[in-house]
Amino acid sequence: MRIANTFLSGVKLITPSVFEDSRGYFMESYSFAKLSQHGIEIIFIQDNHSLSVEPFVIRGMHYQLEPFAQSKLIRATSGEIYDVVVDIRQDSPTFGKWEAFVLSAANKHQLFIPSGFAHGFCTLAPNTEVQYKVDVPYSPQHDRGIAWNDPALAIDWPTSNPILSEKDGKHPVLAEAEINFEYKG
Ligand SMILES: Cc1cn([C@H]2C[C@H](O)[C@@H](COP(=O)(O)OP(=O)(O)O[C@H]3O[C@H](C)C(=O)[C@H](O)[C@H]3O)O2)c(=O)[nH]c1=O
Repeated sequence: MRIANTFLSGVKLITPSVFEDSRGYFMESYSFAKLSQHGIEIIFIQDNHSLSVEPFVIRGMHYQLEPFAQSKLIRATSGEIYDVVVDIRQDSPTFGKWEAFVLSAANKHQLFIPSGFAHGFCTLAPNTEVQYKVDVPYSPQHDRGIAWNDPALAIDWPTSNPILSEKDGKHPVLAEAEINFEYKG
């Protein structure tokens, strides 16, 4: 397993060890022990799984307010996504900055996203399935969003005409969003 730091502090790109043979392959898709050797000592308590049938579905940008802020470990198990994180930790030197990663069933890359980030993705293939672990339960009362097309974020999405949920079509821009995350350095 390789774990790499990324431009936004705390976000890690994980490449699992894949053991291929004539039958196919085997990999440990999650290992608390291996992640904790790299300082990711998060106890995940819920697995999420979404299917997006058509490409260019955008789900995001989502986060939960404290004390229900979630860390996430995300991967695509079918198809491919353009995965985006936005730093919303107030006083962070990269507050409002975004970073994108291509995660796919083919590259098997995973992304660890600590709390303090808004998260979203755009599907790039039909029947894309995304599975991710979270360390805090879903709390609708703490669920918040930021507009995918916020001009101040200027996220460079692969499409300008995505398929959106009704909710995702109504989020405020970052400047008007409710956020409460401390930057812990
Ligand atoms: C997130 C969640 C949702 N739900 C229910 C609530 C709705 O009735 C239904 C669909 O929820 P939503 O439209 O918020 O699903 P997504 O648009 O895929 O949201 C997710 O997409 C982005 C990429 C994320 O990172 C978040 O984990 C999450 O917000 O599932 C639950 O029952 N439990 C949950 O943990």
